[in-house]
Amino acid sequence: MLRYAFFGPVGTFSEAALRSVVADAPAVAMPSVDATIEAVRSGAADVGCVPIENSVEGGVPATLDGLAAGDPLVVVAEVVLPVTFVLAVKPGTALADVERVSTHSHAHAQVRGWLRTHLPDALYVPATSTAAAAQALADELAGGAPAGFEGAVCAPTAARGLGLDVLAERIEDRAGAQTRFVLLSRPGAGTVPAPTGDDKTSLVVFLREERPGALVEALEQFVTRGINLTRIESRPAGDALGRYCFSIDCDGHVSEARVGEALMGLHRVSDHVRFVGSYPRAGGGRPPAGTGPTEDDFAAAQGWLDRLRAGAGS
Ligand SMILES: O=C(O)C(=O)C[C@]1(C(=O)O)C=C[C@@H](O)C=C1
Repeated sequence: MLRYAFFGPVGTFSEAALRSVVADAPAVAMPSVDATIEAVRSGAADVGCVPIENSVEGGVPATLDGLAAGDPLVVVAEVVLPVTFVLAVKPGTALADVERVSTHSHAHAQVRGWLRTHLPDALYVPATSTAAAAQALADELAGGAPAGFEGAVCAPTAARGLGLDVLAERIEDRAGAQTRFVLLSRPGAGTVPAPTGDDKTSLVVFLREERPGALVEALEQFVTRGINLTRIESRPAGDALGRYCFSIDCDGHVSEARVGEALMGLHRVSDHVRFVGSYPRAGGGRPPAGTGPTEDDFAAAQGWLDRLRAGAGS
Protein backbone atom coordinates (compact mmCIF):
# COMPACT_ATOMS: atom_id res chain seq x y z
CA MET A 1 0.00 0.00 0.00
CA LEU A 2 1.31 3.49 -0.85
CA ARG A 3 2.34 5.67 2.10
CA TYR A 4 1.02 9.24 1.86
CA ALA A 5 2.22 12.48 3.44
CA PHE A 6 0.73 15.96 3.24
CA PHE A 7 1.57 19.50 4.34
CA GLY A 8 -0.23 19.50 7.68
CA PRO A 9 -1.40 19.53 10.35
CA VAL A 10 -4.86 17.97 9.92
CA GLY A 11 -7.24 20.57 8.48
CA THR A 12 -4.97 22.21 5.88
CA PHE A 13 -6.15 22.73 2.32
CA SER A 14 -3.32 20.35 1.38
CA GLU A 15 -5.02 17.59 3.38
CA ALA A 16 -8.34 18.36 1.64
CA ALA A 17 -6.55 18.16 -1.73
CA LEU A 18 -5.04 14.76 -0.90
CA ARG A 19 -8.37 13.48 0.42
CA SER A 20 -10.06 14.44 -2.84
CA VAL A 21 -7.82 11.86 -4.52
CA VAL A 22 -7.40 9.17 -1.84
CA ALA A 23 -10.28 9.29 0.61
CA ASP A 24 -9.30 6.63 3.14
CA ALA A 25 -5.61 5.74 2.88
CA PRO A 26 -3.57 6.48 6.00
CA ALA A 27 -1.56 9.68 5.56
CA VAL A 28 1.02 11.42 7.72
CA ALA A 29 0.73 15.18 8.41
CA MET A 30 4.11 16.92 7.99
CA PRO A 31 4.86 20.30 9.62
CA SER A 32 6.00 22.11 6.45
CA VAL A 33 6.19 21.90 2.67
CA ASP A 34 9.93 21.15 2.98
CA ALA A 35 9.30 18.31 5.42
CA THR A 36 6.64 16.82 3.12
CA ILE A 37 9.01 16.92 0.14
CA GLU A 38 11.81 15.45 2.25
CA ALA A 39 9.57 12.60 3.44
CA VAL A 40 9.04 11.60 -0.19
CA ARG A 41 12.70 12.05 -1.08
CA SER A 42 13.92 9.93 1.82
CA GLY A 43 11.41 7.15 1.14
CA ALA A 44 9.52 7.70 4.41
CA ALA A 45 6.49 8.40 2.17
CA ASP A 46 5.71 7.33 -1.41
CA VAL A 47 3.45 10.26 -2.31
CA GLY A 48 3.36 13.78 -0.83
CA CYS A 49 0.73 16.48 -1.34
CA VAL A 50 1.80 20.15 -1.28
CA PRO A 51 0.41 23.46 -2.65
CA ILE A 52 2.21 24.82 -5.73
CA GLU A 53 0.28 27.93 -6.81
CA ASN A 54 -2.66 30.10 -5.86
CA SER A 55 -4.73 32.14 -8.29
CA VAL A 56 -4.25 35.30 -6.18
CA GLU A 57 -0.87 35.00 -4.48
CA GLY A 58 0.96 32.97 -7.14
CA GLY A 59 3.62 30.29 -6.74
CA VAL A 60 4.53 28.63 -3.44
CA PRO A 61 8.32 29.17 -3.26
CA ALA A 62 9.02 26.19 -0.95
CA THR A 63 7.42 23.83 -3.47
CA LEU A 64 9.00 25.41 -6.57
CA ASP A 65 12.46 25.40 -4.99
CA GLY A 66 12.03 21.89 -3.58
CA LEU A 67 11.29 20.64 -7.10
CA ALA A 68 14.18 22.54 -8.69
CA ALA A 69 16.97 21.30 -6.39
CA GLY A 70 17.90 18.13 -4.55
CA ASP A 71 17.17 14.60 -5.77
CA PRO A 72 14.59 14.83 -8.57
CA LEU A 73 10.90 14.28 -7.82
CA VAL A 74 7.99 14.06 -10.26
CA VAL A 75 4.42 15.29 -10.16
CA VAL A 76 2.08 12.31 -10.62
CA ALA A 77 -1.22 14.22 -10.25
CA GLU A 78 -2.57 17.72 -9.69
CA VAL A 79 -5.63 18.87 -7.76
CA VAL A 80 -7.27 22.29 -8.02
CA LEU A 81 -9.44 23.36 -5.08
CA PRO A 82 -11.51 26.47 -4.46
CA VAL A 83 -10.20 28.21 -1.34
CA THR A 84 -12.37 30.12 1.09
CA PHE A 85 -11.39 31.36 4.53
CA VAL A 86 -13.07 32.01 7.87
CA LEU A 87 -11.97 33.99 10.92
CA ALA A 88 -11.92 31.40 13.73
CA VAL A 89 -11.72 32.24 17.44
CA LYS A 90 -12.10 30.51 20.80
CA PRO A 91 -15.79 30.39 21.80
CA GLY A 92 -16.71 33.61 23.60
CA THR A 93 -14.23 35.84 21.72
CA ALA A 94 -15.82 38.87 20.01
CA LEU A 95 -14.42 40.68 16.99
CA ALA A 96 -13.44 43.59 19.24
CA ASP A 97 -11.25 41.19 21.31
CA VAL A 98 -9.13 40.19 18.28
CA GLU A 99 -5.85 42.08 18.48
CA ARG A 100 -3.66 39.57 16.65
CA VAL A 101 -4.51 37.32 13.70
CA SER A 102 -2.49 34.33 12.59
CA THR A 103 -2.41 32.28 9.39
CA HIS A 104 -0.16 31.05 6.58
CA SER A 105 1.43 33.85 4.53
CA HIS A 106 -0.36 32.73 1.33
CA ALA A 107 -3.71 32.87 3.15
CA HIS A 108 -2.88 36.25 4.71
CA ALA A 109 -2.25 37.66 1.24
CA GLN A 110 -5.75 36.57 0.23
CA VAL A 111 -7.60 38.23 3.14
CA ARG A 112 -5.55 41.43 3.57
CA GLY A 113 -8.38 43.66 2.34
CA TRP A 114 -10.91 42.11 4.72
CA LEU A 115 -8.53 42.48 7.67
CA ARG A 116 -7.83 46.11 6.72
CA THR A 117 -11.55 46.88 6.80
CA HIS A 118 -12.67 44.81 9.79
CA LEU A 119 -9.57 44.56 11.99
CA PRO A 120 -7.43 47.53 10.91
CA ASP A 121 -5.32 47.50 14.08
CA ALA A 122 -4.78 43.75 14.35
CA LEU A 123 -1.19 42.49 14.15
CA TYR A 124 -0.38 39.65 11.76
CA VAL A 125 1.33 36.63 13.34
CA PRO A 126 2.75 34.24 10.69
CA ALA A 127 1.87 30.54 11.07
CA THR A 128 3.30 27.49 9.31
CA SER A 129 -0.15 26.73 7.84
CA THR A 130 -3.77 27.85 8.13
CA ALA A 131 -4.59 24.74 10.18
CA ALA A 132 -1.59 25.23 12.49
CA ALA A 133 -2.99 28.65 13.45
CA ALA A 134 -6.41 27.14 14.19
CA GLN A 135 -4.80 24.24 16.08
CA ALA A 136 -2.92 26.66 18.37
CA LEU A 137 -6.24 28.28 19.39
CA ALA A 138 -7.76 24.83 19.99
CA ASP A 139 -4.76 23.85 22.12
CA GLU A 140 -5.18 27.00 24.21
CA LEU A 141 -8.89 26.22 24.56
CA ALA A 142 -7.98 22.75 25.86
CA GLY A 143 -5.76 24.29 28.56
CA GLY A 144 -2.47 24.34 26.66
CA ALA A 145 -0.05 27.23 26.17
CA PRO A 146 -1.44 30.60 24.99
CA ALA A 147 -1.57 30.76 21.19
CA GLY A 148 -0.19 34.29 21.11
CA PHE A 149 -3.13 35.54 19.02
CA GLU A 150 -6.91 35.65 19.23
CA GLY A 151 -7.98 34.98 15.63
CA ALA A 152 -6.98 32.35 13.04
CA VAL A 153 -7.68 32.57 9.31
CA CYS A 154 -8.31 29.00 8.16
CA ALA A 155 -10.55 26.68 6.17
CA PRO A 156 -14.15 26.38 7.43
CA THR A 157 -13.64 22.64 8.02
CA ALA A 158 -10.57 23.24 10.21
CA ALA A 159 -12.51 25.67 12.45
CA ARG A 160 -15.48 23.32 12.77
CA GLY A 161 -13.32 20.22 13.36
CA LEU A 162 -11.46 21.93 16.22
CA GLY A 163 -14.53 23.29 18.05
CA LEU A 164 -13.73 26.95 17.30
CA ASP A 165 -16.30 29.68 16.68
CA VAL A 166 -16.47 31.34 13.28
CA LEU A 167 -16.76 35.12 13.51
CA ALA A 168 -16.84 35.73 9.77
CA GLU A 169 -17.09 33.53 6.69
CA ARG A 170 -15.91 33.99 3.11
CA ILE A 171 -13.40 36.64 4.13
CA GLU A 172 -11.23 36.21 1.02
CA ASP A 173 -10.80 39.40 -1.00
CA ARG A 174 -11.23 37.63 -4.34
CA ALA A 175 -14.23 35.32 -4.61
CA GLY A 176 -13.52 32.18 -6.62
CA ALA A 177 -9.83 31.91 -5.67
CA GLN A 178 -8.25 28.54 -6.33
CA THR A 179 -5.11 26.75 -5.21
CA ARG A 180 -3.37 24.08 -7.24
CA PHE A 181 -1.79 21.20 -5.33
CA VAL A 182 0.57 18.53 -6.63
CA LEU A 183 1.10 14.92 -5.62
CA LEU A 184 4.81 14.14 -5.74
CA SER A 185 6.71 10.84 -6.02
CA ARG A 186 10.28 9.72 -6.50
CA PRO A 187 10.85 9.06 -10.22
CA GLY A 188 10.70 5.42 -11.22
CA ALA A 189 8.61 2.82 -13.01
CA GLY A 190 4.96 3.82 -13.11
CA THR A 191 5.45 7.46 -12.12
CA VAL A 192 4.60 8.86 -15.56
CA PRO A 193 0.86 8.21 -15.86
CA ALA A 194 -0.34 7.13 -19.34
CA PRO A 195 -1.42 10.01 -21.60
CA THR A 196 -5.12 10.89 -21.39
CA GLY A 197 -5.20 13.38 -24.28
CA ASP A 198 -5.55 16.23 -21.77
CA ASP A 199 -2.28 16.33 -19.85
CA LYS A 200 0.31 18.77 -18.59
CA THR A 201 4.09 18.52 -18.37
CA SER A 202 6.25 20.29 -15.77
CA LEU A 203 9.90 21.24 -16.20
CA VAL A 204 12.64 23.28 -14.59
CA VAL A 205 14.95 24.86 -17.16
CA PHE A 206 18.41 26.21 -16.31
CA LEU A 207 19.46 28.53 -19.14
CA ARG A 208 22.96 28.79 -20.57
CA GLU A 209 24.79 31.36 -18.52
CA GLU A 210 25.24 34.96 -19.72
CA ARG A 211 23.98 34.34 -23.23
CA PRO A 212 21.85 37.00 -24.95
CA GLY A 213 18.56 35.51 -26.10
CA ALA A 214 18.86 32.34 -24.01
CA LEU A 215 15.29 32.64 -22.69
CA VAL A 216 13.88 33.40 -26.15
CA GLU A 217 15.73 30.38 -27.51
CA ALA A 218 14.20 28.18 -24.80
CA LEU A 219 10.70 29.55 -25.38
CA GLU A 220 11.00 29.04 -29.14
CA GLN A 221 11.15 25.31 -28.46
CA PHE A 222 7.51 25.50 -27.37
CA VAL A 223 6.30 28.08 -29.90
CA THR A 224 7.53 26.30 -33.02
CA ARG A 225 5.81 23.10 -31.91
CA GLY A 226 2.49 24.78 -31.08
CA ILE A 227 2.76 24.05 -27.34
CA ASN A 228 0.85 26.27 -24.93
CA LEU A 229 2.55 27.22 -21.64
CA THR A 230 0.19 27.29 -18.64
CA ARG A 231 2.72 28.72 -16.15
CA ILE A 232 6.25 30.12 -16.24
CA GLU A 233 8.03 31.52 -13.20
CA SER A 234 11.61 32.45 -12.60
CA ARG A 235 13.23 31.41 -9.33
CA PRO A 236 16.76 32.24 -8.17
CA ALA A 237 19.03 29.32 -9.04
CA GLY A 238 20.69 29.93 -5.66
CA ASP A 239 24.34 29.81 -6.72
CA ALA A 240 24.88 33.52 -7.54
CA LEU A 241 23.02 36.80 -7.98
CA GLY A 242 21.52 37.05 -11.45
CA ARG A 243 21.27 33.26 -11.91
CA TYR A 244 17.72 32.04 -12.41
CA CYS A 245 15.95 28.86 -13.34
CA PHE A 246 12.50 28.74 -14.94
CA SER A 247 9.72 26.61 -13.56
CA ILE A 248 7.45 25.81 -16.51
CA ASP A 249 4.16 23.96 -17.03
CA CYS A 250 2.97 23.29 -20.56
CA ASP A 251 0.11 21.47 -22.24
CA GLY A 252 0.77 17.93 -23.42
CA HIS A 253 2.42 14.67 -22.33
CA VAL A 254 6.06 13.63 -22.66
CA SER A 255 4.94 10.68 -24.82
CA GLU A 256 3.53 13.09 -27.46
CA ALA A 257 5.85 13.88 -30.37
CA ARG A 258 5.56 17.66 -29.98
CA VAL A 259 6.44 17.61 -26.27
CA GLY A 260 9.25 15.08 -26.76
CA GLU A 261 10.75 17.24 -29.52
CA ALA A 262 10.45 20.38 -27.39
CA LEU A 263 12.25 18.60 -24.55
CA MET A 264 15.05 17.56 -26.90
CA GLY A 265 15.27 21.13 -28.19
CA LEU A 266 15.47 22.49 -24.63
CA HIS A 267 18.13 19.93 -23.81
CA ARG A 268 20.18 21.21 -26.76
CA VAL A 269 19.93 24.91 -25.89
CA SER A 270 19.97 24.87 -22.05
CA ASP A 271 22.50 24.07 -19.36
CA HIS A 272 20.16 21.62 -17.71
CA VAL A 273 16.51 20.56 -17.99
CA ARG A 274 14.79 18.83 -15.11
CA PHE A 275 11.69 16.81 -16.07
CA VAL A 276 9.12 17.20 -13.27
CA GLY A 277 6.38 14.96 -14.66
CA SER A 278 3.52 14.51 -17.13
CA TYR A 279 0.10 14.10 -15.52
CA PRO A 280 -3.60 14.58 -16.30
CA ARG A 281 -4.90 18.14 -16.14
CA ALA A 282 -7.13 18.62 -13.09
CA GLY A 283 -10.78 18.97 -14.02
CA GLY A 284 -10.21 18.76 -17.78
CA GLY A 285 -11.37 21.89 -19.55
CA ARG A 286 -8.57 22.05 -22.09
CA PRO A 287 -8.23 25.49 -23.67
CA PRO A 288 -9.28 25.78 -27.32
CA ALA A 289 -6.84 23.98 -29.65
CA GLY A 290 -4.20 26.28 -31.04
CA THR A 291 -3.46 26.77 -34.70
CA GLY A 292 -0.08 25.02 -34.58
CA PRO A 293 0.82 21.60 -35.95
CA THR A 294 -1.23 18.58 -34.81
CA GLU A 295 0.09 15.21 -33.60
CA ASP A 296 -0.77 13.90 -37.11
CA ASP A 297 1.45 16.60 -38.64
CA PHE A 298 4.32 15.48 -36.39
CA ALA A 299 3.77 11.82 -37.35
CA ALA A 300 3.58 12.71 -41.07
CA ALA A 301 6.83 14.71 -40.85
CA GLN A 302 8.56 11.83 -39.08
CA GLY A 303 7.33 9.38 -41.75
CA TRP A 304 8.55 11.73 -44.50
CA LEU A 305 12.04 11.95 -42.90
CA ASP A 306 12.18 8.17 -42.44
CA ARG A 307 11.39 7.75 -46.17
CA LEU A 308 14.10 10.28 -47.16
CA ARG A 309 16.62 8.45 -45.03
CA ALA A 310 15.63 5.17 -46.67
CA GLY A 311 16.43 6.72 -50.05
CA ALA A 312 12.85 7.12 -51.29
CA GLY A 313 13.33 10.80 -52.24
CA SER A 314 10.87 13.49 -51.31
O1 LIG B 1 -2.12 26.26 5.01
C1 LIG B 1 -2.79 25.49 4.30
O2 LIG B 1 -3.91 25.11 4.60
C2 LIG B 1 -2.23 25.05 3.00
O3 LIG B 1 -2.58 24.00 2.52
C3 LIG B 1 -1.30 26.01 2.32
C4 LIG B 1 -1.92 27.08 1.45
C5 LIG B 1 -0.84 27.67 0.47
O4 LIG B 1 0.32 27.73 0.82
O5 LIG B 1 -1.19 28.08 -0.62
C6 LIG B 1 -2.96 26.48 0.60
C7 LIG B 1 -4.07 27.13 0.21
C8 LIG B 1 -4.39 28.49 0.68
O6 LIG B 1 -4.24 29.32 -0.46
C9 LIG B 1 -3.49 28.96 1.74
C10 LIG B 1 -2.45 28.21 2.22
